[in-house]
Amino acid sequence: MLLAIDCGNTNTVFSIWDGEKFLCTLRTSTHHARTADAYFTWYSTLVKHYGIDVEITDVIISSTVPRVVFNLRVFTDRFFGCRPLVVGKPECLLPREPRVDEGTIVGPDRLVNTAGAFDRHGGDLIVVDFGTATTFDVVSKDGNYIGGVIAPGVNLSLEALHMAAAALPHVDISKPQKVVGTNTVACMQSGVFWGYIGLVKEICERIKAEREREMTVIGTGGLAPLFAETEALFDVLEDDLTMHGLTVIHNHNKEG
Ligand SMILES: Nc1ncnc2c1ncn2[C@@H]1O[C@H](COP(=O)(O)OP(=O)(O)OP(=O)(O)O)[C@@H](O)[C@H]1O
Ligand SMILES: CC(C)(CO)[C@@H](O)C(=O)NCCC(=O)O
Ligand SMILES: [K+]
Repeated sequence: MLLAIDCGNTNTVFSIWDGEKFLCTLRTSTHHARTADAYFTWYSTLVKHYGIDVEITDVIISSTVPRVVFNLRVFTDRFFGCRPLVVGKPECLLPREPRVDEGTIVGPDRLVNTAGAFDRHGGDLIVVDFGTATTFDVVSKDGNYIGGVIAPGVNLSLEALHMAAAALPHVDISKPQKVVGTNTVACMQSGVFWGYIGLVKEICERIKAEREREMTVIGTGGLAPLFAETEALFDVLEDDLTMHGLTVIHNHNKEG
């Protein structure tokens, strides 16, 4: 049984893959100081709660935070007796190599999204992932990651306003009824919500124009549905793209 771990700058997600489906998905905030024993306490409590009794034989990790990988390796070794595959390390093979400037270290989450999206949809894709940052991953006809766009994340943008301006409160994202806000919170939500609708549209249009072709736009990440409700920004919405990509890369390494 495979344990897939997606460690982002904000949240860490564990999912158990039985070869056909995910049995459960567990989420915790990312902390570089969390020890192997702390991971196990959290993990074993939740799998027990869900009534899952499986033997983990394989682990694959994608981490955008390099520091957490050490403790996740210890966790994997100590409690499952195996060595994890770590996306981005030389020993972890990718189905298609990224084509970027020499010396560029592409975020492993973007490599994983690319592999997952190409497996499901074929090539010429734009994957828009709403995490800590909002990333656009451009996938070639043949399935290579060929570059993209990194924009500040939705929650990060709201938080930045709050942090930098004394009179601006902490606000959660939601769809404003109107564009013209008549109170501070509504003004802030309008700026970020409608600003993001425009950002996604404009960037996707410009990518298609630059590449001189039609491309399939895939939306993923926690906030993708909120934007998709309002405007037809995406051709496809995926709620488990990163996890799917991890299973694709794991399979590729097993077969290879
Ligand atoms: N309607 C909503 N309003 C506010 N936040 C939401 C809403 N729906 C989902 N979310 C947030 O989306 C997040 C899940 O997003 P996702 O897992 O894609 O990225 P992340 O964990 O924030 O970032 P990263 O992967 O970079 O750590 C959760 O933290 C959740 O709080
Ligand atoms: C952009 C983030 C933070 C998105 O999670 C991550 O993919 C990352 O740290 N990337 C490294 C730089 C790059 O992908 O070009
Ligand atoms: K993510």
